[in-house]
Amino acid sequence: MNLYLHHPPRVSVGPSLSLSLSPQVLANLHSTCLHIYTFSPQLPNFYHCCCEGISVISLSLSLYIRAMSPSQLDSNGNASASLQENGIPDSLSILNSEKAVQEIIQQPLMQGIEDNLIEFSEAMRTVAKALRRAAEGKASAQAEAVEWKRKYELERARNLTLEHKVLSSGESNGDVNGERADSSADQPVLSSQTYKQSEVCCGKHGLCSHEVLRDGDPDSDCNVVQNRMTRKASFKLSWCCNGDNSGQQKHDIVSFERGNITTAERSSKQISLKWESQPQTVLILTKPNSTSVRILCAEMVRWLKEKKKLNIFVEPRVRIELLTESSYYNFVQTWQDADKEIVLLHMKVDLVVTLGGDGTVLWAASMFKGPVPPVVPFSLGSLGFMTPFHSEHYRECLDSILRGPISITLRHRLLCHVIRDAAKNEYDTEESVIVLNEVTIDRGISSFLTNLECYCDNSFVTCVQGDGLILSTTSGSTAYSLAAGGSMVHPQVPGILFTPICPHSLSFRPLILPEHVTLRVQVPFNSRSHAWASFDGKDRKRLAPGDALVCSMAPWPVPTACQSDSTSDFLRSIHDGLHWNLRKTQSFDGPSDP
Ligand SMILES: NC(=O)c1ccc[n+]([C@@H]2O[C@H](COP(=O)([O-])OP(=O)(O)OC[C@H]3O[C@@H](n4cnc5c(N)ncnc54)[C@H](O)[C@@H]3O)[C@@H](O)[C@H]2O)c1
Ligand SMILES: Nc1ncnc2c1ncn2[C@@H]1O[C@H](COP(=O)(O)OP(=O)(O)OP(=O)(O)O)[C@@H](O)[C@H]1O
Repeated sequence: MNLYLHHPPRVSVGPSLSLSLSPQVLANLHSTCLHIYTFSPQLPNFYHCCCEGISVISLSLSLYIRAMSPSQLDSNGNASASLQENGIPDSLSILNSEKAVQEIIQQPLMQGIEDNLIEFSEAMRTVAKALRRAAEGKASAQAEAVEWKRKYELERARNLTLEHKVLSSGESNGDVNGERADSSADQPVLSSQTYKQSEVCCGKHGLCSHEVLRDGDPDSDCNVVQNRMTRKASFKLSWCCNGDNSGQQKHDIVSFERGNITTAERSSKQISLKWESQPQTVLILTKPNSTSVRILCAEMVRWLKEKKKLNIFVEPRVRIELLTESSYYNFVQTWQDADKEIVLLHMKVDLVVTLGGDGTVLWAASMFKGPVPPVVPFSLGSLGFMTPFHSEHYRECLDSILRGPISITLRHRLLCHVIRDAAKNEYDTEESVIVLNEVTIDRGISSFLTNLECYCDNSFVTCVQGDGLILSTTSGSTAYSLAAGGSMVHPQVPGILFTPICPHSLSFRPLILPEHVTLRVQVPFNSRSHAWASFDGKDRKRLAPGDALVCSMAPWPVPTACQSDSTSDFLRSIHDGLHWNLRKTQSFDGPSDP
């Protein structure tokens, strides 16, 4: 690809120079987004051109420089520079450009050069530096990539050897871990063949997890046993459709056979989790300031350690509580640097147990900003829409869950971004927040009516005038959204509830939108007051006029274990928790149809 310098100028660069870029080249260069804003305001066109990115700058420079020495122009007064196929100059051309820049900078200035050219040569120096840094950056990135690849291949080879050792010792010795050995007796010991199968994995109607975490120095022989202990349990999720008696194999996608549209991709799937290797590590999260929870937690930790030989993680506060009770609990693990270590927790933990009410499940979910391990919620609160397990029977429950398979409810979450009006672009936002119940935008302490403009995938939905708006998941449909007049929705239904809070309009009924949409709630510039966003009832953020909240379905649901199955659990929770549609039955005697 060639670039040409033209006389007379098309895009002026300095007093006597021009350059034009073919639209194709410009289109290619547009994808390079390194912005440099250091150019002279006296060269507005060049400035503008340079904003397209470093590639344009480097090309422009080489062309500019060539133009300074007319001997380098061809007979038509054109100069050219080479680009790679994608329109981006390769390292060589970057270095050439840099060399050329250096040469031109070192040349004595010709008499009569205008001031802006001096300034331009200063800019050249800046660009030369930037070019050098770009070339160095590229070289070091390439070296790093090679190093990572080498490490990856080494680690993979090591893991395969290790697996082989473990499998062959497992085959010859069997598993010797007290009760865990008993429970694994139900499951066949993994042969190298099944191992290979599981590595290829993913059955027709399921998802597999093979995340492996290895701590310590993998070279050391004594770590073979340790590595075996810290292997993250792998499991498989599969689904079936309750009520489908035909047992007929359905198509995964919409089928148009004989003009009839059928689909098995219904949302009301019952998910089943089957462990493919034994869970090793449990995180126990507890409601604070509750004596009954503290007593149960201590008892459960002891049982899980002694009978199930599991590694236990708790929050730092809980570890202190346990150690105050007895130094026996020294084996319980926790984290010191919450910010760094909690992010990695999902890689260490096979199962999360919550002891509390719905708020503790929300707390557990909020700790995992990405993937969430399966959660077993024990009810120690007043309502418990998401806590189907009774704490009195925790041994039987955990026994059966550790054995599997488990029915689970995949509870979808919402990913929320606050976008400030002051932000330079859409991606320049604050850290996102992920919610299990809902995000609420309300008037806070302001006594003015909230005024919120709502868009769904860029289509205008409505303007909320009232106390506020709730964007809720289906799991959250039984919480604040319900209190504001929203419908109760089965948690497996993938959708986003759009529920106004005290709307000042008689016709504002709640909506349920499909799960794939992106919603944007904007505080208009002419709004009389600020609005406030809160996430699962916590972490309030002020939204000034011009600020917006953007929200869409997160890719990481919260898998909560079911007592029986997700539908029975849901119905039981609304019967027990809300006494839904409870009414005395009418007596038989009385008027009847003629
Ligand atoms: N008017 C209201 O109903 C109202 C007002 C504010 C907040 N809330 C809810 O409280 C939640 C925060 O809960 P918390 O426990 O941290 O605070 P909290 O301790 O104040 O409890 C609020 C109540 O909401 C219940 N709850 C929470 N999630 C639920 C769900 N998914 N389904 C049914 N009930 C649920 C809890 O069991 C509890 O009784 C918020 O996400 C919001 O949904 C409700
Ligand atoms: N591990 C935790 N650390 C800090 N706060 C927590 C933790 N677990 C729960 N909470 C908070 O404690 C509050 C009460 O928790 P929870 O809802 O579980 O108990 P509850 O109010 O007694 O039960 P219910 O909601 O059924 O009435 C919630 O606001 C929740 O966010």
